[in-house]
Amino acid sequence: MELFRCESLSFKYPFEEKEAIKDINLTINKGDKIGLIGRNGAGKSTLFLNFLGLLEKSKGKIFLDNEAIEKKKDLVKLRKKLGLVFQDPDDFFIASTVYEELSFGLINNGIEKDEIDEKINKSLEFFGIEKLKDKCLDELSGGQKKLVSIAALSILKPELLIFDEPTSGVDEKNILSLKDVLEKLENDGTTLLISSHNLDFIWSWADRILVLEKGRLIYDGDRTILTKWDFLKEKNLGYPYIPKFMDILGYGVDLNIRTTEDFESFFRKER
Ligand SMILES: Nc1ncnc2c1ncn2[C@@H]1O[C@H](COP(=O)(O)OP(=O)(O)OP(=O)(O)O)[C@@H](O)[C@H]1O
Repeated sequence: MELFRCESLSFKYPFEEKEAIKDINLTINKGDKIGLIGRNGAGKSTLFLNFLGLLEKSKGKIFLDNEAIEKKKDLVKLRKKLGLVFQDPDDFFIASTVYEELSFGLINNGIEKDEIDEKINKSLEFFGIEKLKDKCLDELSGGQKKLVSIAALSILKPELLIFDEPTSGVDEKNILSLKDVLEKLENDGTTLLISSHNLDFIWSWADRILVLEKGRLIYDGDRTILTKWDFLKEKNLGYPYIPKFMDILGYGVDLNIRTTEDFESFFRKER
């Protein structure tokens, strides 16, 4: 079922000659797990900011639940259903403590104090960060800040949660815990759209792939694009290593082998 759609969406930064995103047509359906890839400067963050109306589009239309977003009140509705996890959580935070940050959106939505406490406790538990409840945001590590920003958005139960580069600067162990968090959100019914330069992460997690190049959407389809070696090379996108190595080793590619663990059990069986 359709959740969000944009038609011919374009945006140009003031004083720039070229559009940073150009003629984007995209439909996001409930339950999608979309990975967005593209080189530095391809327009990924600009696209997300346009989706939320945080940058004002130069051209095109945005629809939520098949209704055009035109007036200010539509935008309020849109931002209730869409959440954006910024690449740098410090760009997102408005409060000084974890508790305040999580309560901010709830207070704005007119939720009562008792219910706010209950929701915050549940959310902190959901993400396994109960101990951070009364901490100052300044005291947190980068990974903890990321979790708090995800918690602060997901507590408002957005239907579509967009992550701008959640894997940047995140070590392997934290990528695994990010995957756990994503799985929880998915099980909670959240539709997810994630941009990343980490093709191994995208290969292992996404079901649908978008490729953005110089502001244009040049691919919208399944994960097979991540095994088109000539395309990936020409576009300088790198490779996901599991399918690449399987192909080099002569096993061909298998879309079901997503992780090192999958590959290991496949390899043991083959031997
Ligand atoms: N505030 C701004 N003013 C002018 N141009 C900008 C601004 N922000 C971004 N751009 C330009 O818009 C284009 C798209 O940038 P954007 O940050 O959306 O790309 P991105 O795909 O998210 O890149 P990255 O992977 O490096 O985060 C780039 O050419 C960039 O230089």
